Amino acid sequence: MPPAYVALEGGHVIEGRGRSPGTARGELVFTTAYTGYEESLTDPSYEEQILTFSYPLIGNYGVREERLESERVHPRAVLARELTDDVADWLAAEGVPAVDHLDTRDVVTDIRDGGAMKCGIAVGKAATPEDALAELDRCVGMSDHTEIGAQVSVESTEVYGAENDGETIALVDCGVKFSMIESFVERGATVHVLPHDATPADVRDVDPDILFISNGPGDPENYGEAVSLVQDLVDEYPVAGICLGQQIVSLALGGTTEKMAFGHRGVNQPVIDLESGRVVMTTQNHGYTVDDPGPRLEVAQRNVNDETPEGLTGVDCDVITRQYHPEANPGPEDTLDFFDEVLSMTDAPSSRAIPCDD
Ligand SMILES: NC(=O)CC[C@H](N)C(=O)O
Repeated sequence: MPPAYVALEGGHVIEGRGRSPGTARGELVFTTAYTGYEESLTDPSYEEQILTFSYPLIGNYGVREERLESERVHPRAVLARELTDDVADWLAAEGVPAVDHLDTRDVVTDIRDGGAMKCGIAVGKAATPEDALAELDRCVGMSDHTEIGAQVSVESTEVYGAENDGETIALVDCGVKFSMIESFVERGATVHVLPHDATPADVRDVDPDILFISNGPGDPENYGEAVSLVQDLVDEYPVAGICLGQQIVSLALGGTTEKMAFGHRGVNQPVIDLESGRVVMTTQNHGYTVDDPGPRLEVAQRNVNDETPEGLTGVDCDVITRQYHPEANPGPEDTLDFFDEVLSMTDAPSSRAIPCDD
């Protein structure tokens, strides 16, 4: 196996075993998820990041197309203690460098101490530590990826569930996962997936029952078009969103977001619903959070570990959002009822689906 070098912000270089060749740079993050590597690796929210798996063995149940969440692998590179050949070969076919046989406990500790950081990687027979440092030198911060929405969004509208006769959703694609669309379609909805820079006229053409803002990579402040779309339409349609969607909706309604030290990435983040007291286990992948939700939104759910906002509800507008990933791919299925709640936004508020409390 060829050598591999991982250069961390500050200049420390770690050596590992090369499992897929190439050079890469990106924001170094970690996930604690112990299953769901196919879903994580194809989650567009990981665009421009280098993903470290803290779980030591990745790939032990193969790679199956039906578990992928988008058309390609999104992290720029992958680090793990041990990658199986199935995953290493898949990443090589996708042109994504991969490194194993390094101490991922050290990498995770570095990220926990220093926060998500810039990283450069070089893998290959002729790779050198200097190659990894050169990549690190060229790495820019996540907020400098100002066109990141365009990198992951559809170019023109796509329609899913056209045969359904339920609710119509205009979904603004900032990097949506397949299972999020599927969660609406299997509940009878028709989903029009619109580009990240859709205009109010594009949405009105769809004549939707609900406007939905998807998850996606990078800094929510770099999604100016989606922010102004929500500003323009929030009093015209019910609005819902997941993860980046929550952040965009909050920015649109006078709120603020901030970067977290190292974010939440994993499948066991506890969240409490402040009204019912119900606690659910959630799947998460985010590095930014809503700081102040703004005057038109209130916090309905919080992270039990650090109390960051996990769910927002409109005060004087019809809005519900989640910071976590209720589609649960991968992850515990405690939160699937969010999709029923969104679809019931077309009902009068008194007869809406509310989360079960068992
Ligand atoms: N999964 C997401 O939608 C991530 C949202 C945003 N890019 C963040 O890191 O916070």
